[in-house]
Amino acid sequence: MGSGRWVDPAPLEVARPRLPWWTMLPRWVKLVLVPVALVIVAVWVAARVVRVAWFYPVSVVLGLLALLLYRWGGLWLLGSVVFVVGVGLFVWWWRDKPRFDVWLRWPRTEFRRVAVYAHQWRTVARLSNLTASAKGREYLPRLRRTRSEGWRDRVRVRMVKGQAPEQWEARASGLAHAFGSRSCRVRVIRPGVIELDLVHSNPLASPVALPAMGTESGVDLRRVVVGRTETGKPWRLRLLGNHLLTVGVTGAGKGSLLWAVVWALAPLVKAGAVRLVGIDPKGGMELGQVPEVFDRVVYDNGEAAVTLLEEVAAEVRTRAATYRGVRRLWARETGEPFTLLVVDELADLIAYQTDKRLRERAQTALQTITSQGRAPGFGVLAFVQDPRKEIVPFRNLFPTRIAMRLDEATQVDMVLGDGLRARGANAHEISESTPGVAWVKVDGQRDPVRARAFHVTDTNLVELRHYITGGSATIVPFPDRAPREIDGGTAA
Ligand SMILES: Nc1ncnc2c1ncn2[C@@H]1O[C@H](COP(=O)(O)OP(=O)(O)OP(=O)(O)O)[C@@H](O)[C@H]1O
Repeated sequence: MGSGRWVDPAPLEVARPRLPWWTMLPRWVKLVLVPVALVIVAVWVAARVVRVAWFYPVSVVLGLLALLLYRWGGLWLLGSVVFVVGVGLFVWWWRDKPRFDVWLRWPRTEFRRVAVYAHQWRTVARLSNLTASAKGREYLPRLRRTRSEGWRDRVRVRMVKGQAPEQWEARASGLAHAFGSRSCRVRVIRPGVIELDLVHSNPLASPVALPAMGTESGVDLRRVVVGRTETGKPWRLRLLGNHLLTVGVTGAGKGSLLWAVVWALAPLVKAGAVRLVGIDPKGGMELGQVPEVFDRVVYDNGEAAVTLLEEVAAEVRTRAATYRGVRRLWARETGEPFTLLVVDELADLIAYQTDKRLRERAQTALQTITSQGRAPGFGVLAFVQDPRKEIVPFRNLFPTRIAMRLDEATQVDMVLGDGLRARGANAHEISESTPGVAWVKVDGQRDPVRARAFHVTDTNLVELRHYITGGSATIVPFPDRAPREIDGGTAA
């Protein structure tokens, strides 16, 4: 400075202020555009209000009512009404909890939406890598409708364009933890929209009681009720035009499913419209409890069992030949009975059989029945403990596959089909304390269903026996009951 020489100042390192483009417009254009802008803002605000009212109707209505009461009668009136309503709700909950719970789902839905999902959605989506970006813009999956049903929250999501449900399935476990639930399942609703089932508790924790014996006209072979699904609906199985394979470790509750089916069919069995044929390679431990319900039953896996299978296979071929060109599916009007072949331990018959020739004969007969039997009114209800391909090589011939409690995670896809474990069908996680719980996969339906078979007790089996024999059966204690009673106490 002292030298009097001029020194250039350092260039200012500030960004040049950038004004929005519309500020450059001429004044008259701005004046013309003001009403248009106001309309756009009003529409946007109205859309936000409608959105809030749509997602939080109960809160909006209650809030407006509270405001009205406050304006009209002041704080005292509002406080008194809140007190009276609170007492009324308590009495309702106390006197009629089930119905109260049903009504409670609306406020619960809104509370959980705001407190859990809307609140964390953006963060969880980002941390789970479920967002996308293009040209510097971030695309978020959109949170749509939510429903809280007590045991689970259903959260509907519009995926980001280009996303696949499989990406969500791969992150299901992380999403469950992030939203504080026990598990998360992904269901496809329609293209681009999925629903997350965030499960908090097990609605199938208590046994489902067997209903009273039905009537002949009440049984539909396309929708036989054998238990309850986790949504509280009846668990219906299609027997006509179908074959069912049930897999589960010992004690998984396969017996209860078997007897629940027989119980449901009993009125038709008695009327002669349904015929049951049974093979119980375990020496009659299971089917021997009510042998009268079977038209023919064999208690081993040897020559007699294989011959019975071959007889049924021959009947299938004969009946199929008479149907050719005449009818496509069995109906009761044909006068011939619908035949259900019940095999309690399929592996004993077609895999563990020591005699190779018998094994091959059994496999051939069973393949004939499963591949040709559906149209002429033959169904197979088979149970097995081990689902490996070497044990049941033709699992694909069973359109309905049921996984009860399994030993290993890898068995889930073996039983239900590829990718079903990723979709949440964790049959290997079914608790030992909930026998009868199963995951059911029906060919042609994408999502598996979780259900629990009716609990069939020894008393029910005695009743079944009486019903079939018209009360003439002599009820003698089953000779081999002791070990089973140590196992669990009841027959099923
Ligand atoms: N649906 C059910 N609800 C409640 N308890 C059940 C149900 N099914 C079975 N149980 C109980 O679980 C125990 C084992 O059931 P079950 O004998 O049917 O199993 P399983 O799979 O047939 O076994 P195994 O292969 O050894 O015959 C029994 O004590 C039975 O009372």
